[in-house]
Amino acid sequence: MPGRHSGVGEHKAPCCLGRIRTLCWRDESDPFPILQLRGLVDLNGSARRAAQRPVVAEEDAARPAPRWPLLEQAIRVLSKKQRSMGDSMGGWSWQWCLSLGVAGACMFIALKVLDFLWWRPKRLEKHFAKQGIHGPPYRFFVGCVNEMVSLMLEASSKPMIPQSSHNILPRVLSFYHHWNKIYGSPFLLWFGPMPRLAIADPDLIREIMLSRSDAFERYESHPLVRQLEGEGLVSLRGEKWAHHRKVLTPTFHMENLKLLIPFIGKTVLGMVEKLPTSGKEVEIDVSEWFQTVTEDAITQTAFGRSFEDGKAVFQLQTQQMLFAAEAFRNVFIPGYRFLPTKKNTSSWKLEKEIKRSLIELIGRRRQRPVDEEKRGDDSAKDLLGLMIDASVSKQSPVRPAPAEERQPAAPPQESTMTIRDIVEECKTFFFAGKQTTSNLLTWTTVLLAMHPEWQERARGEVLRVCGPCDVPSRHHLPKLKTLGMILHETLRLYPPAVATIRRAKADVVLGGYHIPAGTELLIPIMGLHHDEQLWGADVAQFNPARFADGAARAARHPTAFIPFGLGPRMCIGQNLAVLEAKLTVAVLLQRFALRLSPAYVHAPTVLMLLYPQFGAPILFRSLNSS
Ligand code: HEM
Repeated sequence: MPGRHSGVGEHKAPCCLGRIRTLCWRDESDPFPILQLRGLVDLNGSARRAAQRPVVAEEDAARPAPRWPLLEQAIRVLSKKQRSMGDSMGGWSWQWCLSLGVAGACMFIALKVLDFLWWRPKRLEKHFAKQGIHGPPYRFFVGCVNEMVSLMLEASSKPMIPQSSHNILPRVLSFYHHWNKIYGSPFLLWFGPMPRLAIADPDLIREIMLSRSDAFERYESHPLVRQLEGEGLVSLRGEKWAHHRKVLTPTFHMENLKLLIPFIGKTVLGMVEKLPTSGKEVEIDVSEWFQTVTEDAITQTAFGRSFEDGKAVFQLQTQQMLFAAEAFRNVFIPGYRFLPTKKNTSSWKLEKEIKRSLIELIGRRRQRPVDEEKRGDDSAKDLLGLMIDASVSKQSPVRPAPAEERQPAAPPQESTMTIRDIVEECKTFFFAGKQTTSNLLTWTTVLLAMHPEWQERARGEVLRVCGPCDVPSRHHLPKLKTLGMILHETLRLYPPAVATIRRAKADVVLGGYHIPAGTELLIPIMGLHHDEQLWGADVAQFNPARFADGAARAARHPTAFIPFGLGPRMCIGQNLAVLEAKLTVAVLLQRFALRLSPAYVHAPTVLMLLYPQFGAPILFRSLNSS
């Protein structure tokens, strides 16, 4: 190599790190040390690149070839550039430039973070204040979360007083109730550095969820919540959501669901037949008990004729949800769910097992002869069948959904469902379909036990329409008007989903308010249902009669009652939920008198859904005592 010599010397390249004492080969034209070429025969490829690497000590010569040749190359290019610029820059080194660059980048990131955590929230606070929207002050990083948590903890530390009160909003959504009183509606709160507007005006809610729903998207749940609820219909967005919704909707058409009635009736009968028929009362915690009905119903809806296989899949998913629920209770560490801890590994094994079972099940369903499928005309369209159809054919076989369901434009025909999609949808339906409906059943039973006069009215109707023993049929259910009103009033006072959230996709003007992109909108479903201005002075009374002329006329505004949401993302399972609840309560009323156990403590609270904090022990007394 020309122009090189060796020797111990003080390398005087103007380096920001100072002078480096080194033994090296030097290229006279190069102010930087380059690697000694001792012992290298072949100077091709990585060996040559290693040979050309700068070195600071002789022992470095023994190092293996560089692991990042590209980086090496970049440094060499930089050093060449610096050489050419060196003089004009008054001898500044590339290290100096690099350090400056790194320092600049760090400063930029720090400013961005500071802007995100402090200046932006403060700017937004001012932006909203100018429009008359106020709220609790933003605190660095945490927003209002500390106050929210302490308000919620304080509220849930005491049961309802008096025990018969249905004025549960201050206990369940204490932060909303508290700040709504102080700041009015809408008010601004901070979920960490994210701005959230709490909106209780039914006209604005109608715009957000229905007439201008395109401008708002569903809020993305916390990763742990997503693990629990599955990455299915509830959390999907955009075209993929539209496609899944279109594929799955036929399962929930009333005509299809009616085919499930005998099956659900059989499950409920199986449960009540286990209760004693003597005149003695038996105590049951219905919040646990009803999960059997809802689990069987959703399994049948999802898997139909493959019920037993489906049950096995759901059992695996229940175990997996237990892991996710446990993680949810612990402190959240980002990325922790990817670490190979004992629990994570078990959860991954379960995931594999679920996938394997579903693949086998799908394989069996696909092999089923076509005429067998055709013979099954009298059995309901199950979710799995529709998803399998959508996964095999490029053209979705389902008929278009009715216009009133306001589906967005159809996505491209090529989109199909993958096995992963099917797994996630199964998780979603199991989660969304089981707990919500069992909560509705729980609160309905509690309210019937609290209000014996309505229990008697509903029983009278059930006995008149269905007789004392027959399981209600598809012809009976629509005639159970009083029971329907009771379910509505239960959903008003005790909505299982107490709130929902949307996010503005772009800057938007809503009801005259200028809302910047990214602002989250909290829609307090329970707040609407407990608003005296919408429901009148008896808002906190249990009065099913208010629904006598239908849900739309029960309040002073048609959007005052939204237990299943509103618009294109409205609950897909609402018909199933109401059908299950009507059928189950009717069977119970035919056979049992219900009253609250003395052990019952009225303490509704929320953890994702509304549930009784200390369970719901109810005393059942058989009416047909032998
Ligand atoms: C009393 C029972 C139920 C209540 C109160 C309820 C409530 C709700 C609400 C409020 C939403 C809308 C959320 C939003 O707009 O952000 C929703 C969506 C949903 N519900 Fe239900 N639900 C119930 C039962 C069910 C059942 C039985 C199923 C399934 C079989 C189900 C599946 C779903 C799904 C998949 C979505 C997401 C729909 C979409 O985004 O396209 N729900 N539910």
